[in-house]
Amino acid sequence: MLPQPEQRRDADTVAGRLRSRIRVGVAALVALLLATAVIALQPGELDNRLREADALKSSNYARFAAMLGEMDAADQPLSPAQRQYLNYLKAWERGYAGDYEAAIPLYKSVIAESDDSVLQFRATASLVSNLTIARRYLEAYTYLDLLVERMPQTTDLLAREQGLHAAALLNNQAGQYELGLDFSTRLLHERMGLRGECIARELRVESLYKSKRLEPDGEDVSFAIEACQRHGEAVFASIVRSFQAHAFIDKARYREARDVLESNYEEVQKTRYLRIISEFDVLLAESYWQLGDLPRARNYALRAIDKRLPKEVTDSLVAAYRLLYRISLQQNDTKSALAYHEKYAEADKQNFDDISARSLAYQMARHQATATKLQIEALNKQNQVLQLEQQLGAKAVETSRLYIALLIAVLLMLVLWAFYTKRRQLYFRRLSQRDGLTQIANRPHFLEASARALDECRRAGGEAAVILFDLDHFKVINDRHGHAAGDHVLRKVTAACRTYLRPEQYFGRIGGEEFAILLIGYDEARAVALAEQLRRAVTAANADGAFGEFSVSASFGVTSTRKAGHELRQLLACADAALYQAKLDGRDRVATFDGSPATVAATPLHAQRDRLLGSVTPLS
Ligand SMILES: Nc1nc2c(ncn2[C@@H]2O[C@H](COP(=O)(O)OP(=O)(O)OP(=O)(O)O)[C@@H](O)[C@H]2O)c(=O)[nH]1
Repeated sequence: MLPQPEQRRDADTVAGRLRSRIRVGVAALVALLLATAVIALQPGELDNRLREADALKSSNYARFAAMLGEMDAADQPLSPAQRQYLNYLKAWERGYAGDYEAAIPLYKSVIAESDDSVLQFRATASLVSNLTIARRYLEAYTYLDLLVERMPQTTDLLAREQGLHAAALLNNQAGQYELGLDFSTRLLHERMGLRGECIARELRVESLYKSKRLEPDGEDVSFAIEACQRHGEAVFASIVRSFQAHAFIDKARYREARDVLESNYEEVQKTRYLRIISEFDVLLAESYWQLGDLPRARNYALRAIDKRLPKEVTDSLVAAYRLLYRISLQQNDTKSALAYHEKYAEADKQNFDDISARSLAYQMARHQATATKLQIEALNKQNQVLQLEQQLGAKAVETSRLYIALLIAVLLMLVLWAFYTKRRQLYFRRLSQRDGLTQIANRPHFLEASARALDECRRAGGEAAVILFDLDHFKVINDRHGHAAGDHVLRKVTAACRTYLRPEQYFGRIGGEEFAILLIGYDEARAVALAEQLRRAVTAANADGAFGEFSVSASFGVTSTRKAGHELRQLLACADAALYQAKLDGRDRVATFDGSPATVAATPLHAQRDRLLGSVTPLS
């Protein structure tokens, strides 16, 4: 409950007008003085003054209002934080003055624009109270939810005090007394020994009274009054006393109720808080009615109606009209009784509507909060599903990447394996085609490759020649100088001959110490010239005597396709016939095939040749 200033009515009299003029003059003078004082106000000082005004706003309203006037009148630039703080205090002042329609938007602007979470929280708490008094209950309970939600994060003690106060107050008003008691107990624990203790105890007394558990002369009441007096909170002390008086009346202890009210009547007047003043009046009226003092009862009931806030229907107003109706009835004033009854019925209906509206708003706010919570939960679930989907997507991408990496690795291995296999194949093929000792083509490869080349040559209508040569008396070299020396001679001779041959010319070892050369595109004369060169190269193979004191020579047989045709076997046979002739003629020479098939036919086979020629010629 926010305190309200007393509404004064100036009588339309000369005296009234005179008082007005004096008041205007004094106000102008004060404003001038304040403006002068404020112009000199420093920014740090302004912060201090804002805090000072804030601290005494409920204990010394007049001073607070004056300070606010000073700060507002000052034409001083304010920081955004100072502007919001001042707006908050202005809203509070408007609410205190009962101008809720001005206070509410100011509070909302502070909540929306301030960067200070504590100030936002305090503005929310005050807004909740103002909305309640303005009967905008649904909004009030909606902001209350916001307040309760932010409570755990709010550590500022003053702000928490306001928040817990608003929460306890609104729950009491919605008939949620257990919740009201809970919030007021929390406030009491947090603010024991401070101003908040008074507010907490007052709210506790209210919850207990409304749930019909208040003992009017119990500790709850006495402790609450003591705490509020200790902190100079006359308004709250008076509210506690009003509940105490209610409880006394409920227990038919009318004298005690009257005594409490009368002995504190002056103090409550000083608060200028119309709600509680009116409450005291109606409770006194009730007490005197019950004690049989009708004039006093009537007097207080009328005062209660007179002091009420304009347009506001309260329990006190309803009770005052009801009492006046009953007094009039007892005094047999039927006309007044009827008039008061009408007012009583109207006020009672309005009050009942107001209570129902509060209760309905509370339920609607609960409903809205539950719906919002469910919506948030649904959104959270949706969010979780989306996150899971994203994670699954990421996993799928990761898995695909792994598969791709694995595939690439397998492909690379296959390529490497194919490459390696191919290389091994080529290596083994080359190995199978080469003569191990001399590294030139072996007999099968020479025969196969030469046959193919000759075939192509024949198809192309080209000419070719064959040179066949055999080392002379090689057996003697082996016998006298050893097989290793023979091997060396074979390698040396081969290497020497290769220097005269081009890579595309076919050179093969077709027997132990017998070699053949196919020369595509050569006629016999060119082949003979080459054979001569080779013969000299063979002779020079051991000229330096590297393998011992012996000479090396070879006999050469040459023929060409013109004489022997393109068939390899025939060419070799003809070249062999020429070679045999060279051996017969004394070795170390080049002989050509004479072109006669009879010569070929007369040439003995190798084995016979060995027997025929082996012993004939000695080694030089
Ligand atoms: N060191 C060595 N000797 C071989 C190799 N292949 C064959 N021979 C030898 O070559 C010799 C060939 O001898 P023969 O056929 O009688 O011919 P030759 O002694 O050269 O006499 P002519 O051909 O008549 O001049 C044999 O003693 C074989 O053992 C080989 O790879 N290395």
